[in-house]
Parts: sequence; structure tokens; C-alpha cells
Amino acid sequence: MIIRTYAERNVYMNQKRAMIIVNPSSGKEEAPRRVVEVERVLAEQGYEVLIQETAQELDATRYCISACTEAFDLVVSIGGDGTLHETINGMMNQSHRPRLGLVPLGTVNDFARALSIPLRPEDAIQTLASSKVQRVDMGTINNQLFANVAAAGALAESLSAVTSEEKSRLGSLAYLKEGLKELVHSHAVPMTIHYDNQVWEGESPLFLAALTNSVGGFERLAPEASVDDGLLHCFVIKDLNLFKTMTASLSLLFGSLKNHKDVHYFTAKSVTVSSTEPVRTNVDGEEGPILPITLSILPRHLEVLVP
Ligand SMILES: Nc1ncnc2c1ncn2[C@@H]1O[C@H](COP(=O)(O)OP(=O)(O)OP(=O)(O)O)[C@@H](O)[C@H]1O
Repeated sequence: MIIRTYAERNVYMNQKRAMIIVNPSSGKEEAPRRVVEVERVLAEQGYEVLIQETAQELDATRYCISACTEAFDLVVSIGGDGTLHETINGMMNQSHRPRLGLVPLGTVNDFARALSIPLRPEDAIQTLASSKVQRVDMGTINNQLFANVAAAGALAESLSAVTSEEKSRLGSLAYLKEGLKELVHSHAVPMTIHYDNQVWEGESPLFLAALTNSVGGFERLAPEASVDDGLLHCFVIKDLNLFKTMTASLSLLFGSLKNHKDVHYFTAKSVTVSSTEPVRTNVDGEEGPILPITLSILPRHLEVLVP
């Protein structure tokens, strides 16, 4: 037998292969220490391990693309939601998608929260030895994937402005603080939202589509969203005054935002959002494309190792 590719070699040698994609700047620089532990756990599971350290934006995507084309069995993302977002984007349009493992070292870690992956890195690492796999939905926004949330409007812009330093210091509170601060000079923008044969038109400071129950660290924002229900859970804030009275903040904490009279809530499999103004978006906590956006759902698209 002539072996030409890694994939053929793995089949021939019956060797499982795992790629660790690690952002050394995540988690107050504790990543390098965690890599050693992850490598040991994976080796114990019989994996041949390749470690790839990111140095700049989109490195994680490039590494994950090569993990797909070289038919790796597992990709482990060590870092925050930003590294995870870049990693899953390497799986876009790939016929072979490795299983995903996760060691959350960020401040918010929405995806880990939604999947009940422990937030303590030492516990999350043990999950990599689990035989339990959860299939999860991915969202698409224009030509990229997202794992958690896509948002548009003035409030979404303010979330993009939260610095890493602020996030590390304040965690989820940094988001809430920025969001509330923004209210003072926040403005609603015209939006036209098409979803499943319906249209919503009006002015809104925030449109938000969630795939999971955890958004910005608030696990009660969309309590009914499960990771494999095949739906985008969408919220349109219709009136800013509701935030000024703090009732929305309370709703955020107690999970009743969708029932608020000034919130339009719907679920859909496909949504387009456009505006006559150049409105920015935020995707999984990172700055996203300017409107218009088209969102859709890839049901049960990725397999993730869970406890
Ligand atoms: N070696 C590196 N040094 C500095 N920045 C890096 C490095 N490698 C990748 N990055 C950048 O780090 C960012 C992702 O950081 P991280 O994974 O901690 O996500 P995060 O969104 O900041 O996490 P969280 O919000 O949960 O704290 C990306 O913008 C990426 O380009």
C-alpha cells in the first residue's frame, strides 16, 4: 500500500490524532501550563498530539482548516470565546470536521457554560477523557460561523468596545457596565428584519440572535434555547426606555426578557437584518460585519466532548 496523505497514514496505523490550538495570551497567561496537562490527558487516551500556538488573528482558523483537511480526529481549543470562534470557523464548508474539545480560559466562556463544561480549567481538561459527545447547532452569519450569539445595533457596538483588560477585570459585569453606560448616548436605528415569511420593521437599539442559553455570561437570557434545537432565538428591543427603568436588566438576570412588553421575541431558522444606516454587529463577542446580515442555522453541525 502506498501512503500519500496523513489521513491514509492514520487509517493504516490506526492512530487517533488530536490538534491542540492554544492562545498563549488567554487566561492571564496560564495557557502554556494547561497545554502540558491537556497533552498528557490526550496521550493517555491514545492520541498522537500536535500543538499549535496562535500568534495573531485568524491563526486558530488556519490551524483548524489544516486539522480538517488532514483528517484529525479531535481539535482542542484552549483559550477564550475569541479563540473558540476562530477555531470553529476553520470547520466552515469542511466535509471532515474533527470533534471539538474545549478548555475555557476566557472571562465569559459562553459556549462552555451552555454545554456545562466546567469553567475551572483543571476540571475542563478531565472532560477531554470523556466518551460523551454532544452534537451542537452552529449559526452562519454571512460567510462565517458563530457558536453563541450575533447582535446588531448600538448596544452591540458597545460590547465590541469592551477591552480585554476590562473583561479580565470585571468578567460579565464588564458587558453589563458597558451596555448600561451606552444607554446614555444610545440610539435606536432603523431595522428591517425578515424571518420565516414574516417581517418586523422599526427602530431598535439592539437585535440579538442566540443559539445557546448563555449570552455575555448571563445564563438566563434565553433559558429555553438548547444547543441542538435547530433554532435561532431572536430578541428585538423595541424601546430603550425599558432599559432606563432597569426592568430589562432584571429580566436579563431572571430569564423573562422575551416576555417583556418592549421586546419582540421570535424563533426562526433563517433571518435577514438590514438597515438604511451603517449598523455594526458583534459576533460571539468579536466585532462582526456591518448590516445587512443573513443568519441561518446548521443543525447539530459539530460534535463536542462534554462531561
Ligand atoms: N499570541 C497571541 N497574543 C496576543 N493575542 C493573540 C494571540 N493569539 C491570538 N490572539 C488574539 O486573541 C484574541 C482571542 O482571545 P481570547 O481567546 O482570550 O478570547 P476573548 O474573546 O478575549 O475571551 P473572553 O472574552 O472570553 O475573555 C483574538 O483576537 C486573537 O487574534
